[in-house]
Amino acid sequence: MGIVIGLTGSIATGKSTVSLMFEEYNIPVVDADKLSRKVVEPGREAYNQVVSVFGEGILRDDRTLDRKALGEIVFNDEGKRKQLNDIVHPAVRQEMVRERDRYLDRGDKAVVLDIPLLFESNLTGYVDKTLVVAVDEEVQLQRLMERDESSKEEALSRIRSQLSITEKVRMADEVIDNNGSKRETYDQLEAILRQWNILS
Ligand SMILES: CC(C)(COP(=O)(O)OP(=O)(O)OC[C@H]1O[C@@H](n2cnc3c(N)ncnc32)[C@H](O)[C@@H]1O)[C@@H](O)C(=O)NCCC(=O)NCCS
Ligand SMILES: Nc1ncnc2c1ncn2[C@@H]1O[C@H](COP(=O)(O)OP(=O)(O)OP(=O)(O)O)[C@@H](O)[C@H]1O
Repeated sequence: MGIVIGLTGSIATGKSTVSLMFEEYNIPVVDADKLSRKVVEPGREAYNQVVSVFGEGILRDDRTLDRKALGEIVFNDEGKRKQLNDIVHPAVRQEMVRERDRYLDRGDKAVVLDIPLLFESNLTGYVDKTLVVAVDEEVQLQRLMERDESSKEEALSRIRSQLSITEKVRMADEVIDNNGSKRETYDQLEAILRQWNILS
């Protein structure tokens, strides 16, 4: 039976960067962020629920979700965030399990579930091992602002919507320190995969 790795971290600590490295080893990655976009495409059940709760003001002219507008609402209001999570998360979980099992049935040696809210949503039961990608808080803020071209306020409101990276590090089976170069991150990943007998 293949090993299921739960890859997490806090926002902008480098999960997607490490996901790409897994793919270089031909280890498949199921990406919860990607699925969370898919389940709210127009016509899907979760889309209809989001519109009925948040109103047409969060739609763009082409009737797709205005993610920036919705983000401004939910990253500044815990109650609203919970309402959105309660709609989107069950649909994401269902798709995630389906994809995970498809890879396991195919006989893959390992499968990665890249889930930003792995600990917050108590999803550790879906995985065998947890791997946290960590950076110092100043690096996190800097990289987030640069990547999203966001203000300090916007970035901080997103960071504060999740458990701190320190808490996640404490709960992890293994941690990758992503403060340094991507090469150093790659080397740490390789060592962990050897330790878990995924690479020989
Ligand atoms: C609010 C939304 C529309 C904003 O979209 P946007 O394109 O700006 O951001 P994106 O989806 O790419 O998320 C970027 C990062 O924000 C963080 N994040 C997203 N949603 C949440 C949340 N509900 N709580 C805490 N952090 C979150 C994650 O670290 C994620 O990697 C979107 O994030 C969303 O639908 N969130 C609810 C679903 C969710 O929890 N997704 C994350 C894991 S399934
Ligand atoms: N070792 C590194 N050195 C320099 N920049 C990096 C490094 N790792 C990641 N980055 C950059 O930091 C930003 C955040 O990384 P990434 O998008 O992988 O984070 P994430 O954890 O997937 O974010 P999110 O929670 O939003 O999905 C990106 O712009 C990425 O290119």
